[in-house]
Amino acid sequence: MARYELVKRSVALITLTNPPVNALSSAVRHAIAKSMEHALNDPKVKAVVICGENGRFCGGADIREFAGPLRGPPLVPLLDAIEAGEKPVVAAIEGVALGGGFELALVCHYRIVHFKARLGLPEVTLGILPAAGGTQRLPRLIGIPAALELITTGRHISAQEALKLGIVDQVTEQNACELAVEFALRAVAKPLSSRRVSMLTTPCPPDLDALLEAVTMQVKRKARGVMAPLACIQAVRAAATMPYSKGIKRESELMATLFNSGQARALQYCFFAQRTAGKWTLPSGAQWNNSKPREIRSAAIIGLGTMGRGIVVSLARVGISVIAVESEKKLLETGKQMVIGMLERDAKRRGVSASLNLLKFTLSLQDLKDVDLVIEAVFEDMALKKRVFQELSKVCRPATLLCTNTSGLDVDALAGVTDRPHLVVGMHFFSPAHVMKLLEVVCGPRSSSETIATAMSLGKRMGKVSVAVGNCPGFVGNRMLKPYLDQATFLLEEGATPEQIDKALEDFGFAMGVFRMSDLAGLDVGWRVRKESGLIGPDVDPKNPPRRRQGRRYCPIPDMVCEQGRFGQKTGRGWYMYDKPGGTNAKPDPLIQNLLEMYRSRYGIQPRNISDQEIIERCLFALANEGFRILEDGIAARPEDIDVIYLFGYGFPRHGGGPMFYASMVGLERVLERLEHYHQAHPDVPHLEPSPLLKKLVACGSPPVQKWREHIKTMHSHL
Ligand SMILES: C/C=C(\C)C(=O)SCCNC(=O)CCNC(=O)[C@H](O)C(C)(C)COP(=O)(O)OP(=O)(O)OC[C@H]1O[C@@H](n2cnc3c(N)ncnc32)[C@H](O)[C@@H]1OP(=O)(O)O
Repeated sequence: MARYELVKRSVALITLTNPPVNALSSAVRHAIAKSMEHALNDPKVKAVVICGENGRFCGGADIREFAGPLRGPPLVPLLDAIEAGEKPVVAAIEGVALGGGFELALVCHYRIVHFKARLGLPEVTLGILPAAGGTQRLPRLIGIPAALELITTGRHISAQEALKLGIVDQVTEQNACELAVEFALRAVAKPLSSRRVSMLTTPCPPDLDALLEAVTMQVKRKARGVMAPLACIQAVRAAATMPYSKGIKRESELMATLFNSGQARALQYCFFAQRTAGKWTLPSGAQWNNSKPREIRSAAIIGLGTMGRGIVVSLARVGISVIAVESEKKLLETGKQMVIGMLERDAKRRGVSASLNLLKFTLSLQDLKDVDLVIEAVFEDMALKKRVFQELSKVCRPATLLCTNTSGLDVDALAGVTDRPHLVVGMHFFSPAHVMKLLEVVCGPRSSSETIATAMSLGKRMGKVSVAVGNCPGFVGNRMLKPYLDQATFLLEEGATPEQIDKALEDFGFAMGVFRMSDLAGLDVGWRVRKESGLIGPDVDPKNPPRRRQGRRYCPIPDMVCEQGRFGQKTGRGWYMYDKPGGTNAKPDPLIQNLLEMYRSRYGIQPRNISDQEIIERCLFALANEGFRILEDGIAARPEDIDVIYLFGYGFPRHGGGPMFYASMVGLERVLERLEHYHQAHPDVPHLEPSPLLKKLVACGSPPVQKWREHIKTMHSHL
């Protein structure tokens, strides 16, 4: 767990050896303590260097150990002892120094950093604070404003920024460890007192209270209801107002308020869920670590609408040559100008040059004959998509992968019209595709493991969080959205307003309430889908009661809003009104209020007061209930996959963990009881009927999310 060597006859070199990130597990802490004791007691040793194996200094505390009781030496006294020692200690930082790893570096008397290394205190993203002295030492070293920013955001910084901030002593392009040994030899005999960060006086701005207040407001605005950043601010205040010995106690008290909180558990769950999601697996046994992806050097995008443009940008900025295809000259020219503008702005922001030379724009599918992969992003119309896939089958070389960006249509039906169904896969991006991190990789029953591996790996290369899902209408994300949206509109019928429902969801932590989100996405998309699926229009059976379709409750209010030409932000009117078409400042619209009142009186609905609790329960339990059905159907392999989709694609708050984790936090028994209650009140809403898997899990004693898989016995799987 740590290797001890004597180098240059007088330097003790302690190398952390806990792959993959040299996390400070109990065994590593124990090994550091023993090595330091040895080094400090050995008269031959004049200085110490601490580094990490495999070019990674340290990724911080071992997060997996948080769930159990503390074992091994606690970190704070261990780090205090290193700092207090009478021999100079140099940290040789390569790769990462994060969390406890950064705090370890802060107790070393000198820090040498490789130019590619990243440093930071990301504890806040795990719902906790840097409680190994980080909140007390960093402000003493770099001042309150800079420390506050780093600690409350958890942002990673580059070696160059660390040097500029005064965190590190030297940045090098050489081997940091070798340089640190030389540095350590020169440090012998130099006084150490000024190098002990805990003994420094915190440089304190005169307007400390105003600064802390401003940061508090900022944090509350950005992360509504999140506890950890507020606790971080209080800990930093202690660094400004107390001696280290008292500040460290305050840090520990604040940590105690966070450590076992639901938010910390949810955020730590999210950390691992995100990594689990990349490890896709198929019932055939093919999986992430036994399927080789193809290398993709060139790609083509068909359709330069909003989605197509975002996908072109995402591909080009990771160095893939892209041919963009449109059907008309004018659309091609508009798309081209927009893509170029987006790439130029993106490159400027990242301080690199725009990769415009990788782009080609064409009206002819014939130009695609040599590309490695095509992503179709045309209108959401099955007949049109089928025509495109038939054509691609003819023009592309036999090995070209054919992908569709459909948000819910049958991927296998598209595969069926090609000459290579095994090379067809869904790549469902989220809008705007160059910004949103989520990618659903939709595995058709005939998609080969190599095809899936390639789509997953391409997603990763594009910086996406990719999740493999099965093929069914709406896949995972949009299939679950339906019951969630339905509940929101039923609540409108019953007496709520769009702004009340949105506020309840935003107070819960959603980035945007359901109606603001719908306005942003465009209301016409869902309207068209409802028309195509026969829910509205001439195909509706006239014998249907007005608020029922296909034997179940149906709310026509969204259709009525669309009939008025209110398609959301783009038209300046939707569930809200905006200053102008394309405006983003949503204001409640009295016309919507009138529409709701008229609607209720037309159907004799007596509006009632609806509590925020009912809004949250009906929307979120219906969402999770569909998630349980998706697991039963084998459309998602694990609850973690569903949660990652909702965290990255639908603005579910990370501190809630995602809909499935949230259900487990509330308690499956409680979720079941509430769903039964609401289903009894609304028997014509099948989505409120508790799913068999939920019932089964409750009957099995409500196991933790990570164990649900053991209870899912699918007869067949779509994955
Ligand atoms: C009090 C609290 C204190 C003192 C703390 O230190 S809290 C921990 C603070 N540290 C962090 O938050 C860092 C978390 N890790 C990362 O950000 C990244 O893993 C990384 C930047 C260190 C490396 O990124 P990357 O190269 O992309 O690799 P992965 O993220 O995929 O990670 C590889 C595997 O390592 C596991 N891992 C990573 N960090 C930790 C950790 N601190 N404790 C336990 N396990 C960790 C990660 O889950 C991956 O595991 P597998 O999926 O391969 O099983």
